[in-house]
Order: sequence, then C-alpha cells, then structure tokens
Amino acid sequence: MSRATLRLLDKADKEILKLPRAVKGAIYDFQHKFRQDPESPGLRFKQLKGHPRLYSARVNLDYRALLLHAGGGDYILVAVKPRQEVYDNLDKFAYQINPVTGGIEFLDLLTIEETVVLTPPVSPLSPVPPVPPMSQASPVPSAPGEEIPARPEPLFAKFSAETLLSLGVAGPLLGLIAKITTEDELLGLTAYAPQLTGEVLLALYDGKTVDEVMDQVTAPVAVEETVDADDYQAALTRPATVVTTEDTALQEVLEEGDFGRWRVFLHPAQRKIVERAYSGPARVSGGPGTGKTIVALHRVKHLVERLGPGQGKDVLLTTFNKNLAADLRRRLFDLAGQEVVKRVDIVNIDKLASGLVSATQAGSGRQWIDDTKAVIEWQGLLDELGEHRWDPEFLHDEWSQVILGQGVATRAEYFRARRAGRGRAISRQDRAEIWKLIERYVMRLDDRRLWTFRQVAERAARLAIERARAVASYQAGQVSSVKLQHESGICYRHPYRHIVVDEAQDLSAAHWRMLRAMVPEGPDDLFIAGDTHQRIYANHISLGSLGINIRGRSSKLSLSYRTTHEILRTACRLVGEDEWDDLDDGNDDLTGYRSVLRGPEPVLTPYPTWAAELDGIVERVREWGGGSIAVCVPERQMVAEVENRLGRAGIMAASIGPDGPKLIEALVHVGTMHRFKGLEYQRMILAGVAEGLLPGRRVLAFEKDDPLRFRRESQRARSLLFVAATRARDSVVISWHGAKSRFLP
Ligand SMILES: Nc1ncnc2c1ncn2[C@@H]1O[C@H](COP(=O)(O)OP(=O)(O)OP(=O)(O)O)[C@@H](O)[C@H]1O
Repeated sequence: MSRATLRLLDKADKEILKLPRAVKGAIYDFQHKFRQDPESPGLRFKQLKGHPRLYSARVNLDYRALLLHAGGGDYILVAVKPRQEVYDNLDKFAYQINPVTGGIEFLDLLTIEETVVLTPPVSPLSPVPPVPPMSQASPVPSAPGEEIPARPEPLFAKFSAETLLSLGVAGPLLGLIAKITTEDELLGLTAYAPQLTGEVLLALYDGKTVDEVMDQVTAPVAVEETVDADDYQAALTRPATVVTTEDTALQEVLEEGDFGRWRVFLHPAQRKIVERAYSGPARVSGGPGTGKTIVALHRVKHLVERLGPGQGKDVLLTTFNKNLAADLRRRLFDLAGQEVVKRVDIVNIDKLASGLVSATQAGSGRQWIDDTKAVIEWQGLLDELGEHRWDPEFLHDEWSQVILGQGVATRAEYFRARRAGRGRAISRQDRAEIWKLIERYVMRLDDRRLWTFRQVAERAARLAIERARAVASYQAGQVSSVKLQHESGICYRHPYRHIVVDEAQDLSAAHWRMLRAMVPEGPDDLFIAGDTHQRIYANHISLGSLGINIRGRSSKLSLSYRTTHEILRTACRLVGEDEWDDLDDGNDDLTGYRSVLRGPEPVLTPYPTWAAELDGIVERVREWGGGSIAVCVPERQMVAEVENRLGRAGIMAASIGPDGPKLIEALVHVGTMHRFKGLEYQRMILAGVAEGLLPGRRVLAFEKDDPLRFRRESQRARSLLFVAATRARDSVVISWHGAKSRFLP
C-alpha cells in the first residue's frame, strides 16, 4: 500500500499525554511506520466492527491507536487506548461531521462519561483520574424514614435538542448533557467534548441567550455551504476540523503538552483569519488573550510559505516595544523554524523608524528621548516662559498627534488640521498660541541636541513616503534606476511585500504613515492585530484617514485562551461602559468576550495604609509560594518600594524595565502597569489601585475644567488596569489603601 497521512485531532493529545512514558515512545515508532505503510503486518491495521471509518492499529503489545479514515490515504489519530478497552467499548466511540461547522468531530464517550461523574477540580484542564462511568453510578440508598433529596434540575433542561443541535452541539452527547446538574459535571464534559459543544454549553450556562450564543459563538465558526455528512475529505480541509498539519512532528506536540498547543491547534475562528485572502489591509481585534499575537504569527508563516523560496526579508513583523519584538522572534522560530524567520524582519516600531532615519544620517549626534523626557522638556520651557495656560502633557500630545502625526508642516496647515479624538475644541487664537509654543519647543530641542521618538517617527514617515513615490515613478517608467539612488541604497521596489503589525492600538499616526508607504497597496498588504481597550499610550488614530482602508476586512476573536471566566468578568467591569474606538471611525466593544477556563474569583482587599498593603503583598506571595507571580503598581517609585519590601522578607523580586524583567528567574516580577503589555503570569497582584493613584491626581484635576480630557485620560487609566488584570492566567488580587479607585466594582 502507498504512504498515508496522519494528523492528530485536537484534545486527543490530552489523554495521550497521560499514558505511560513507554507508550508515548512507542507512538513515535508507530506514526512513522503507519505513514510509510499502514498495511505493514506489524501494525495489525483493521476496521472496527460497526464503525465504517474507524480503524485500530497496534502501538505496542497492550495499546492500540484509534484512527479515523478521512478518505484516500488520510487518517486522523483520535485516541490511543489499552487494547482491551477498545474492543470492550466499541459502542462508546462516535464520530461525525458537525452539520453546523462542517468540521470532523470524534467523541470518546468512554472518557467523557468518566470525567463527568467525578466532580473534577475547578480548571477543566486539570488532569482527572478515571472513575466508574456515569451510567454505572448507583444512587445512594436512603435510610428508612429519611427524606430523599430532590434531584436538582438538569442545567440544560430548558433547551430542546433541536436548539442545542442548531447551535452546533454534538448530537451523540445530547443524552449525557440532559443529565448534567452541576457546574463541575459540566466542566468535566467540556474538557473532552468537541470545542464548539463546550463553548456553547458554557455560554448558555453563563446566562447568554440562545440568540447571543448563535451570534457570538456559533456563527463565527459556521460554514456557509451545505454540509455533506459523508464527505470527510472536504471536511478535513475546513478550519473547523482542528487537527495538526500532516508534517507536524507528533512527538513534539506530545512532549510539549499545553505549552505547544498554540502552534498546532488553531481555533477555527483563528484559522479562518490566518488563511483568508484579503483584497487589502485587514484587521483582527479581540479582548486580551484571544490569540491575536498567535494569529499574527501564523499569518506571517502563511504569507512566507505562500511567497515560495527566496532570499530577501519580504515580510515585516512589527510590534510596540523591543521586549515584545524579541518574544515574537522566539515564537516565530518555534512555530515556523529558521527558514521562515530568515525571510522576516522582526523589529519594534521605533527601531524600524530610527533605522530608516539613521540610514540617511539625519539626526546624527543627537540624543533620542522618550515621551516622559519630552514632557519634562516641555515643563522646562513653560516654566522659563512663565506660561500656565497649557499643561506640558497637552502640548506634547497636540504636537505629537496632530502636528507630527499628520505630517503638518506649516502654521496654515495646522489651522486646518483634524483634531479627532483630542478632547476639548480649541479656537483659532488657541491654535496660533500653541503653534508659537511648539516652534519654541522645537528650537529648544535643537539647541540641546535632543530628538523625540515622535520626531524620528515623523521623519521616517516622510522618508518612506518619498521613497515610495520614487518607486512609483520608476515603475511607471519615468525615472531610470540610476536616479533611484536612495540614501539607504538603490530601491526599485517597496521594502516589504507584506507587513504584519501586533499591538496596533499603541502605534502613532506617523508610524502608520511610514508603514503604509513601506508596502505596495494591494492584496494582503497590511495585517493589523490590536485591541483598543488595551491602548495605554495617547495615540488615537483613524486608519482610514491615514490611507489604510480596512472596511469589510475586519474580524474579531472572542475566546480567551489565557484568563479564566472569573478574571475576565472582573476585568470587563474595570473597562466600564465607555465607548471605545475601533482604530477607524467606528466603535469596538467586548461583546462575546468569554473563556472556557474556570478558577477562583479575583480578591479585592482594602488596607489602611501603603505600609499595610506592602505587608499584605508579602503575605500573599508567601501563601502562593511559587509559580509565575507578578505585582503591578500605578507609579514608578512604588516599584522600588515593593521590591524592597519583598527583599526584606527574603523574597527575590526583580523589576520589569523597558526590555522586560531584569532577572527572569526572580520569584516575583514587579513593574508599573505600562510594563505589563503583552506579558503573561500565573498570578498577579494589582496593588495601589486607589483614588489619586488610578486615576492619578493629574487626571482628577481635569474632572471639573476639561471633562473631555478627563474622559480620555480616565479611559487610558482604565485601560492600564484592564491590561494588568488580564495578564493573569489563574488568580488576581486587587488591593488599595485609602479610598478605593472609582474604577473598581
Ligand atoms: N489556539 C490556541 N491554542 C492554545 N493556546 C492558545 C491558542 N491561541 C492563543 N493561545 C494562548 O493564549 C495566550 C494568549 O494569546 P495571545 O498572546 O496571542 O493573545 P492576545 O490576544 O495577543 O493577547 P493580548 O491582547 O493580551 O496581548 C497565549 O498563552 C497563547 O499561547
């Protein structure tokens, strides 16, 4: 017989991971032999009685692999079980093409029933030892005269079988679902049920209506075409069939356990976004932990593979800071290997801008400063001038966002410039005054040989635009290639064929103008991942007005893979009822944002003083003992205070700098909320969440005089809190001293 393909089904790995080491080793040899020739006599490959598509094959003396035949030479590994268990339980295996999603599903009712009977631990991912199946559990006999307690109402009694099926719940599980009465039983079921069944049931259990579940959970993964219930070959190619690719090393998946799952099992909603062909710029949004970064990485791999062999760096992958860029590089390497990484420029946005500018020698001999230092310079200037009408942050934002961001070059242009999202309206007279102050400020920076990153980005945008124009003239045959001698070398094409952006919500207008000019307009040019609820720098932009038209090419992810349902619910309350933009001229919200993970409720703890709160942090860290722990605080000097207090208690702590944690192996990482962008911890303490700290006193000062600005700054403070709370995988503690922050429930 000819060679066969073998893919691993999502969730099958969870049971396989619990098998004895020797069996896992034998699976390695087995898959190799099977791919070479399934009919090889040693494999004892045979169809299982009563299951036209289900086969067994020998892994070793005692274990058999269960394989689902998808047609031709294509097989899916759905389970590995003790030999006798397979033959004794043939009626406990079921498979289908889900009529709603068109994806292949395998149901190991044996494992599911075992898990449901036991009241499992809180997390559905926790390993569960086997116990007798539900059908065999006998009711406890009651003593004579003792009242028989009423059996609780099954959780899903009010939903008809038709309703559940229309939402995509797997038919073979309906009988068991009808018996479920507790949350623990439900979590047991969702641990091994097909993904959509679990998501639908948990959403209903959490109180969503059938219509909401249809819109938010089912519709995003439903297929448009009519599903042929027997065409497994067609089903195999659909995003809803969650399997490894044919060439994935199964052994690696099995060895890495949960850590490697993002590489091989994309959620159908994620896979659709990764593989779609877009006619222009596309954007993916979604709450924290929904896998936007994972999707961006898979998208890069997809684009590089589609480009075919080549030498150059055709794809740019960029993000907000250096630390995140380093993480993207590591992950892309894990996902796609060196050959793909070689084709991708992975660099944070300011480095990309400064690289362009340095190549032209512009700004040489200058020191480049960040926003914090730039605001200090503003303060210096205003003090010298005795100017009190405008505050330094306002002027810095006005200059950065309106003037540099839009490439405004003259006073006249500034009078006409759009100030969308900048808060209070300003008069013509105000603009004239502000323009004068900005001229003074730029002169001050020049005198001091300083350059802000905002200026660098603006210069980079101008250079990229000039270069794009030159390329266009060359391509139109108007200029010879010799004339195209650019400061950074000869350019006869745009620097990149595709650009993928992560953490898009924090890029400035100048960054976007630069990126737009670095890739030719056309199919799949820009792929943008971000969440405006997590915007922690003051960059409000509208992609459309910057030449990036994402209309009709936006998608949203809503299932969090990171945080538990409980943390997510609290975090959403922190965000409040405000309106959030969608990076364009519309609004975004967190509708449908959910998690199938369960855990303890976040703890909210008041303290009388900061000293008492510091003691509380020490106690909590001691109680947790280990795992990855972080403490985040609203202000910089509090970082050192937490670090010192932990140090005095003999707990090794390290602060998080602009390039990430200074000592990765420290038990506790401590940082300001800004530093937690993109990071992930098992347990988090959010300390100092008090009025006057979050929102800070500076923000509170605007409450009366400038309500628009107050709203904007409060929104940013809320975002900080939201980002911090959603870094935690398992537990969150929020504490404060004095009056608790108005953002807390
Ligand atoms: N399909 C998947 N399978 C397994 N794990 C996943 C999957 N998608 C995402 N994850 C995991 O979920 C976590 C969050 O993913 P990711 O960082 O991509 O989310 P995000 O939306 O970019 O989050 P944030 O907005 O908070 O930065 C990561 O640990 C990631 O490995």
